[in-house]
Amino acid sequence: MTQKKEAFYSVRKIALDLLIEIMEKEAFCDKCLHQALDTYDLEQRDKGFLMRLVEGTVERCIELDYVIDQFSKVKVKKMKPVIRNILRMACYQIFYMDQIPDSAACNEAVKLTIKRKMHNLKGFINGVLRTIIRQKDRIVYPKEGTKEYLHIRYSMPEWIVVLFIEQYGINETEQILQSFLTEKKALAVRLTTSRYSKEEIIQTLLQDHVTVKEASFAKEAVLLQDYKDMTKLAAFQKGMFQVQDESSMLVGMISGIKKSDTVIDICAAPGGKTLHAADLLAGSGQVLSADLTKEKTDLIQQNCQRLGYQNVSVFQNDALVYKEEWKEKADVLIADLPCSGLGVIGKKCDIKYKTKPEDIKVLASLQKEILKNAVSYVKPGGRLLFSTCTIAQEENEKNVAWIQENLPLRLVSIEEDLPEKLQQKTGEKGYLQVLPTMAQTDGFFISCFEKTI
Ligand SMILES: C[S@@+](CC[C@H](N)C(=O)[O-])C[C@H]1O[C@@H](n2cnc3c(N)ncnc32)[C@H](O)[C@@H]1O
Repeated sequence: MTQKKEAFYSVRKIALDLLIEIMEKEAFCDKCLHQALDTYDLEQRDKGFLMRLVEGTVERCIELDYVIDQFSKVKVKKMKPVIRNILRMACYQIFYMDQIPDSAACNEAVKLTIKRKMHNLKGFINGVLRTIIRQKDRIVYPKEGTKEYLHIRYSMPEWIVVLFIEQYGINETEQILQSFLTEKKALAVRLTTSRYSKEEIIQTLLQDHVTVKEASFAKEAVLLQDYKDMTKLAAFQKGMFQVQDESSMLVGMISGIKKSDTVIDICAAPGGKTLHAADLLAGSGQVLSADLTKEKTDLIQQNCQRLGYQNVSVFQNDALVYKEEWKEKADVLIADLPCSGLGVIGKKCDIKYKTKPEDIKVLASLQKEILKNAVSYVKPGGRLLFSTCTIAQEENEKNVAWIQENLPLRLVSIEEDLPEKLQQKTGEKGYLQVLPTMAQTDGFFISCFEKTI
């Protein structure tokens, strides 16, 4: 018993360090967690606890701060970073981790305060947390159905709530925010069906005791659950699958890629769509896959090697700079462009704090600049697929309108290639905004154009 507590205690210490990096110094949550899992030799159970505690505290931070401010004389903003993060973490355990007794969450927070040599504040931490525990059923929230309520209850920065309400209305916005907070128990992966049959891959996964479930709409996808380290699975090591959200598989699904085509993927790392295109080409044709930095292109290379694709060439290349060798070379050009990422908040819990309102405009213009250049690489009659993982109209629908006015491209219907679940939307117009509420995927935008000259 003592040993178990000690393990949890040190995990909380690691969690506190990570929270300070993420919430105070703008470090990326997934990167920090990966580094910590590589650095510390934690048991599987402690790994799970660490990830849940850090991701959960980050994800619910606005609500946790709101609650702390109701019961503390010193407001969260005025507290020392260590103290506010100890309180946030403890409150997350009190409100969202049923298996941790409230008293343990409080005691461990006090111990952490002492460990951080802030003995003089242990009474403060203890007092605030004991009051919260006593009053936790009497917290006053803003009025339901208001933007303030959505902001606090779903821990979403107010500017994003306002943007979503403008675009989708208050009810749909609440559903979107809710879906971001729904725990994703299963991982979507795309199966390498050009090299293995679906049955063979599933058998290999089952032999490793992985639970394999039907995906929502992509026939080349399944959902995985109940595995410890994905990279140790035989199916992973044999290159039988690649982690990819189903929404992002739509690019390959509607691409119209045919055997022997040349596909250019101008913003390709870590390679999700490049690998899908290589799979669709089944050893024929070629994929020219590029990204800005060596660190990024190395990721594409590693994935290609593991999946065993020979028909992918990887380039370190700036998509803003014209490359004469690629003039009118692509039958299909994939422009899966840098964006605000507001569709993947459910997976990347810190993106909502890192993205700023002014980024939307900057990214929408960057997308236009990349598209102006990329269009020259498409053969006359070839296809350009423009996609993003955001749900902000300025980056999506408004850029589609801009493309139609300014580039030699015409929208083509994607209706027939879309899975049935997504067909009732705008597919016949040539684009689709996938919301995370539609099929339990990330939010994603996809549009398809044909080059006219
Ligand atoms: C949305 S991600 C691409 C995801 C990728 N298509 C996939 O499916 O795995 C956008 C990528 O654009 C890259 N990028 C940003 N600016 C770029 C530029 N000027 N030239 C090339 N790549 C760029 C980023 O490094 C990032 O990897």
